[in-house]
Amino acid sequence: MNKTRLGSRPKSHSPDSKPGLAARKAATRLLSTVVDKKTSLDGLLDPAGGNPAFRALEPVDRSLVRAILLSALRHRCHIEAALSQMLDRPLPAGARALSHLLHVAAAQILYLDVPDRAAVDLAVEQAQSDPRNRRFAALVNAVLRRLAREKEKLLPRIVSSTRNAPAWFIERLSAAYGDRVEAILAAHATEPPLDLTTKQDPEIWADRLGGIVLPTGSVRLPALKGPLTELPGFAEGQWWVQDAAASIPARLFGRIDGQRVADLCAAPGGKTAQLALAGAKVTAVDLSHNRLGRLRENLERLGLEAQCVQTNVLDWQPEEPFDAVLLDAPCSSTGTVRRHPDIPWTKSLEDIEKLAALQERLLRHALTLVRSGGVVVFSNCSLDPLEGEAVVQRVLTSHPQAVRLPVKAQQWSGLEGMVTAAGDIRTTPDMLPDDNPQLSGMDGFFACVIARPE
Ligand SMILES: C[S@@+](CC[C@H](N)C(=O)[O-])C[C@H]1O[C@@H](n2cnc3c(N)ncnc32)[C@H](O)[C@@H]1O
Repeated sequence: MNKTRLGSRPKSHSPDSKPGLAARKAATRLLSTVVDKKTSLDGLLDPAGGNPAFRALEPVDRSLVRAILLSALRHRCHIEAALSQMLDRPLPAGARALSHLLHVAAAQILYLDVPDRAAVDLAVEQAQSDPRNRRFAALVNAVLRRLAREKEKLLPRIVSSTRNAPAWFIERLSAAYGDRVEAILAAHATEPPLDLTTKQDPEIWADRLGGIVLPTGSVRLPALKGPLTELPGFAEGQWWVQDAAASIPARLFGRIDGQRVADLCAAPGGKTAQLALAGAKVTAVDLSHNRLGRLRENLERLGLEAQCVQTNVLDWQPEEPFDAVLLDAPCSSTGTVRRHPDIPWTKSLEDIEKLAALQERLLRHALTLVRSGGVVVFSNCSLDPLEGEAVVQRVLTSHPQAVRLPVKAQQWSGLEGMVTAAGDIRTTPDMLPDDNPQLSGMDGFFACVIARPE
């Protein structure tokens, strides 16, 4: 079983609490907030504006809480199935606090490098300290001890017989990808590698950092255990983190040196950096002040330049049309579930439909910002065709001045399979397989090139 290793904790702890108990309590509360209140995990774990109980923890406990939550959400249906096999009868209806406590403990027992005994003892103590769960403390003890004893045999059986995602999400994937759903779900259960876009010499950086070079030109490393900022080349601004799939849309313009390019919905700026590095004169537009601040910091570290505009793209009326426009639209982010396993639990089909409507408005507006003969690249990191293919289809059939420029598969050696019959880009998390699962996969992305004829 592949378990996530965790750092050791310092001896000091608050006098009224057993070491590690506050972390388990915070993890349980946050799991409940994600699952029951549909709140994004990233926001809760934000070091500045995140959940106060989480921010109050020591760094080592914050890492533990993050690891517990990522595992608890990434493997949620498998954990649920494993727990239900340990119970003689289902938990009482409405026993949400108990269910979350068991999930947090099971995530440690099944997926993390935490001693089983510590996970069980702390869960029992946690149950005893919560009036809602006190009467279940013996049950918690029995269920988790049995889980720890039987996990080696139980887990492979559960993994092969249980689909690991909520029903609505599996339905959407099945409708779009048919037989490939199992491979996509398997990719979602794997911690993703770290992809970097380098300013130059990807082979040299792959050598220095112990990675491989992908067909996109990205450098891929196994998931990091330490801080990213300590890797060679970070401080010198020689590379930035960008999933291989996310690096594709900006490359679809071909040569753009000297051209005026608007990067709409630009922050935190991965694609702005690519465009600026390719020699374009970039105007980066984003609604969010904070995210635009991160974009500026990123560009500064990389020694790259762009003009930044904080506004709603839908209201933006620049004086001159651009030679090219990139619209990397806000989306459900269902292509990034490997990194954000909360998404299937916090998003819904309704969200997808609303976002698709917004994307269509943004794309229609983007087409007004490009000169005749110019090009718009529309992209997003959703796996759902409602947010990609269907948006483009509606715009192309109703817009007299928009024509799809099909991408040529032969220009994408090693990734030909991502070019659709219509000539768009559609990547899925099961693509870019490698013998080493730690070096496999890519985000789900959609991209389409649209020209405005002369
Ligand atoms: C998927 S992220 C963009 C990622 C970015 N292109 C990159 O490569 O780093 C979407 C961005 O759209 C911005 N956004 C959402 N709605 C917007 C709007 N109406 N106008 C401008 N920006 C918007 C969000 O603030 C967010 O930064």
